[in-house]
Amino acid sequence: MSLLAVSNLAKHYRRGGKPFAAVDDVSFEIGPAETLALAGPSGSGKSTIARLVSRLLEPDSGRIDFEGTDFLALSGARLRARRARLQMVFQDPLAAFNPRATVARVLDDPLRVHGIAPRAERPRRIAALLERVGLDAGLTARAIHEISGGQRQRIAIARAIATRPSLVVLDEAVSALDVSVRGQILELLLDLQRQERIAYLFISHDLGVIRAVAHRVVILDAGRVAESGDARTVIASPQSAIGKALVAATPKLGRTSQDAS
Ligand SMILES: Nc1ncnc2c1ncn2[C@@H]1O[C@H](COP(=O)(O)OP(=O)(O)OP(=O)(O)O)[C@@H](O)[C@H]1O
Repeated sequence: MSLLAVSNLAKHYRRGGKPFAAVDDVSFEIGPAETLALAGPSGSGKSTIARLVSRLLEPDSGRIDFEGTDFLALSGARLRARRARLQMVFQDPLAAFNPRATVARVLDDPLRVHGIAPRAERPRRIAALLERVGLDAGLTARAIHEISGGQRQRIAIARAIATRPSLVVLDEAVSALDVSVRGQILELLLDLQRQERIAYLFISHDLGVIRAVAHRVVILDAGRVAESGDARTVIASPQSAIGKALVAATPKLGRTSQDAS
């Protein structure tokens, strides 16, 4: 059974007074511990899908089944409980967190809000989370704005895994990082997936990164699925016009070196 099943999802916005479909009849599934990438040009609907799946936005139509429940039908306490199992990491953690908050505060919040651990136990949990993402426990008193971009993204990942999610939505989560830091964060994500069987909905405009981390890929064009399949197969031999254009626009795909580093 799939972990996440998205069926016939649609979301319309208005542009110049006229409605247009930002997401149009999109369907896909993600299995446990699987990485599904969403690729596509700017404006193709990737972030809108991420926000719909995370229930930060409500779709106009369609269905989302998550862990065997009708996710769109949940509200109140049942939605909060299920949300703990589906977390998000954004491109810019400075925008996602209060930059003046301490690392300890950012990691304490999900443990408290979701009742994961009593107050006395939380400092130990926070130290364990920091260790899990390769950071020193000495960082806890530092403010988010004081640490490096790579450290911030590790904190965002630590925060996401604090509630033991089965699915993490990563929206351009490594795009703003420089190449060596990006490689380390991708390694961390792969390691977490192996150890904790986390599935990822991995949104990226970078086919090199997608080829390095994703099992399957869905290529979007103007809100619709242009093609989908095994990530390496699709990237090696795209069938759709937009898939061919994206591959042609990524010259480093021609190289055989490690794409992620
Ligand atoms: N709140 C909104 N109101 C109106 N239009 C919107 C809104 N949010 C997104 N859009 C439009 O919906 C379309 C899809 O946007 P979305 O951000 O999902 O694309 P994307 O593939 O994530 O793009 P990018 O790679 O540039 O982030 C775009 O045309 C965008 O301008």
